[in-house]
Amino acid sequence: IPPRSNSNNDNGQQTPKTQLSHTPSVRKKGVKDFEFGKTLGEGSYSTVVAARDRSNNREYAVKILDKKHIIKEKKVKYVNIEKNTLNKMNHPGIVRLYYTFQDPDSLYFVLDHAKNGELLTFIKKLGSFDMDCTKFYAAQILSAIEYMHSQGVIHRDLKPENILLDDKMHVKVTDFGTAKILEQNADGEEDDRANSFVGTAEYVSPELLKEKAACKSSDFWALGCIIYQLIAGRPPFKGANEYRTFQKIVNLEYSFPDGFPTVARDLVQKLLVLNPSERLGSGGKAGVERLKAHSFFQGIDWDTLWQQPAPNLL
Ligand SMILES: Nc1ncnc2c1ncn2[C@@H]1O[C@H](COP(=O)(O)OP(=O)(O)OP(=O)(O)O)[C@@H](O)[C@H]1O
Ligand SMILES: O=C(O)C[C@H](Cc1nc2cc(Cl)cc(Cl)c2[nH]1)c1ccc(Cl)cc1
Repeated sequence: IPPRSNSNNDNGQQTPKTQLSHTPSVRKKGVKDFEFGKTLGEGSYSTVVAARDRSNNREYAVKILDKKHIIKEKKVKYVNIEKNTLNKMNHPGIVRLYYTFQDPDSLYFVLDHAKNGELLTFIKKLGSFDMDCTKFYAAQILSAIEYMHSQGVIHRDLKPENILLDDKMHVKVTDFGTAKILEQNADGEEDDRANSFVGTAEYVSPELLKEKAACKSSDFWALGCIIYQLIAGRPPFKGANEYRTFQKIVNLEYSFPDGFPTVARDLVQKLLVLNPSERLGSGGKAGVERLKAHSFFQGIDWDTLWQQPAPNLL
C-alpha cells in the first residue's frame, strides 16, 4: 500500500483520514522534519533559529513567529507580504524561502542560512571598506535591487542590517515584510507608487517623507546611503533624533568627509537626489543600465558577478 501522505493540515491538526485519490509525491514539511540548533537572532515579532533538515542534513535559518503576538501587533499583513514576496524571488542575492508551515502556536519560514550575518557588523568592525570591497558589495546589492524591481517588488527598507552575508561572503538581501508588490493595472502598466510605509530613518527617501509614497527609485536612494556608509563608516543623514534625521534628508543636508574618493562621491551625488525621477537608476531598464555604467563600477563584470570570489574584507 503506498505510504500515506501526511494528513496533517496546515495547523498540524489531524484531519480525518480521507483516502486520497493519489499519494502526493512532495509532503508538506513540518516542525518534526527539522532539528533546531542555536538562535541566530531575535526580531520584534520573530526568532530566527538555525535548523537542519533531518532527511538531507541541509542547514537552514528558520524564522519563527508567534501567532498570538503577530495578531496582537496587527502584523498579519506584513507576514503574508513577506511570504508572498519571497515566494516570487529566485536570485543569488536574495535570501531564498524554501518552505512555510505552521503549527497551533507559530508560523515558520524556512530560509537560506546566511552564515556571516549582517553587513552592518562588518562596517562596524572595519570602520570602512576599501574601494574594491565597496564596489563589489555595491554591485551585488544593485544586482539584487535590479532583479526585485524586474519582479515588480520594491524593498523599501534596504539598510546594512537587512543585507546579510553567506558563507562565501556574498550578499543575501532579506526582510521583505515591508516590501511592496507593484500591481499590474489594466493596461499592464506598473502602478509605480506604493503608499504609506516608512522604513528606517537614516535610509528613508525624501519622497516617502514628503508624499508618503515610495517608488523603485527609493531603493536607489537607500543604495546611495549604503555606499556612502561603506566608505565613511556612517550613514550620510544622522540627526540627534528621527525628526532631525528626516529634516536633513528633505533638505539634502549632508557632506563628504575628507578623502572620500572622487568617483564614489560623484556616484553618491547622483543617487542622493531629492527628485526621484532625476535619480541615477530611475527610468526603467535603461536607467539601471546607466547606473551600472557609472565609472564607480569600472572593472565590475556584471555577468559573472555572482560566480566571483568576494574580495578579502580584512
Ligand atoms: N536568513 C538568515 N540567516 C542568518 N541570520 C538571519 C537570517 N534572517 C535573520 N537573521 C538574523 O536574525 C535576526 C532577526 O531577524 P528577523 O528578520 O527575525 O528580525 P529583524 O528583521 O532583524 O527585526 P525586526 O523584525 O524588528 O525588523 C537578525 O538580526 C538577523 O541578523
Ligand atoms: O500562505 C499560507 O500558507 C497560509 C498562511 C497564511 C497565514 N495564516 C496565518 C495565521 C496567523 Cl495566526 C497569522 C498569520 Cl500572519 C497567518 N498567515 C501562512 C502560513 C505560514 C506562513 Cl510562514 C505564512 C503564511
